[in-house]
Amino acid sequence: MSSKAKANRVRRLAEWDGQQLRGLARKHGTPLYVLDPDRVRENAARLRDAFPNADVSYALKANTTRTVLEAIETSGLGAECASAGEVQRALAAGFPAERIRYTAVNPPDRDLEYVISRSQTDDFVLTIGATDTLDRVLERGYSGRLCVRVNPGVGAGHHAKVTTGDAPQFGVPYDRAADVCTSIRKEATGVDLVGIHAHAGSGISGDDLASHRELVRRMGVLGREIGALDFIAVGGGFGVPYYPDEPPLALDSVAAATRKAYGDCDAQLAIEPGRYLVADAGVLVTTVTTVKPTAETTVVGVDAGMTTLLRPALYDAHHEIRTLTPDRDGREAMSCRIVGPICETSDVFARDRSLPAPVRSDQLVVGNAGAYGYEMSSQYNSRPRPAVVTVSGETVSRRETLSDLTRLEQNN
Ligand SMILES: Cc1ncc(COP(=O)(O)O)c(C=O)c1O
Ligand SMILES: N[C@@H](CCCC[NH3+])C(=O)O
Repeated sequence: MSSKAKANRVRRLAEWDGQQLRGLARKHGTPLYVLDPDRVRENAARLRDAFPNADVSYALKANTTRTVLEAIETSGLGAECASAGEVQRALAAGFPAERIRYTAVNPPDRDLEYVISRSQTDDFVLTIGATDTLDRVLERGYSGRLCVRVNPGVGAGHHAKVTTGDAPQFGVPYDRAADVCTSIRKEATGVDLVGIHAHAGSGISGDDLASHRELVRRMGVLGREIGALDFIAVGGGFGVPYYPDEPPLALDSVAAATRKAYGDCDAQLAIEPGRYLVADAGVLVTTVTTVKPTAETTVVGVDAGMTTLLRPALYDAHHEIRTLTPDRDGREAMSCRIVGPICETSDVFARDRSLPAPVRSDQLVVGNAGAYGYEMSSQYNSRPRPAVVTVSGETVSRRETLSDLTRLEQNN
């Protein structure tokens, strides 16, 4: 395989070892997230190769399990954190503070207080996206490295709900950003303005590349106008294929287009992908609990639901689903509606999906579940969160029990 083909390679669901997944499900029960830290490292290496001179940081929000964070830290990437909790996890996983950027989106006081108190000993970058946030940071005596999040006025993403670059809640408006930076340098003498930041949105595909390039171009122009910056962060958002025949992002061409749009600039280019690093490094295994023929469709109930993997219910996101049971090939294919156990009509993984005629206790595997899967799980309907294990069988996060549901209540 040429090095380019290798760079663009993605791991398809069919490449996961069904026997191994069945063994893990037998041992740990379902629903079960399975993670492959080696795959995270491969993805990290591919990104570093494609963007050799850039600062590549991982957006923790995609998956904050310790196993993933350690794989990424040892790959030499930085950490882009959206909350105090993510900063704390990044530090605990061994990321040096100099490689951590805290991107505050309308930050609660508690977050600022944590990050600012830690910044007395740790040299983070704190990113503000509003002049109000700047005031709050300065009132609390912050005197470290500062970055300004810019609203670039251009967005992209797999769904309107994850398109951020043109949503007013994110960043200082583009046409005001240079003035804000000038006044920081003049008036906020205690802080060191080191960078600017923007993010188009999440799940950028080949079709969105024009928007990505335009964002990068705008940030390059702005960075040259402001001058004397260490870095210009152009966000994350690199998509992965969710359909079996969907082509992967041509990472080398994206990197070349990014460089070209960035132009000549002394500041280091910074990117902060989340999904790209972890999506195909994780799957979700679930068990069929109900098979119910109806006039409309065959309803296939499974033991995972929108509380386990929210993306289909929230964004109508497509995830590939396969049957793990070995005798599946002799069964006739049929159209199924795959649903979870939650009392919400939106608790549907797939509406019209062909599976080999399912029977109770079949195991199904859901692909690309490493990004925004476990991370967005909840206890709604008092459903304990699932377990997470590695492909080699180590427990990453134990399955919650019924008593975990009331653990935080004061009078139980
Ligand atoms: C500021 C910021 N950076 C990075 C990311 C990572 O996005 P993705 O997981 O799509 O790469 C996000 C999420 O969309 C984000 O909001
Ligand atoms: N949660 C989204 C990605 C949003 C990232 C946050 N800005 C998804 O699952 O696609």
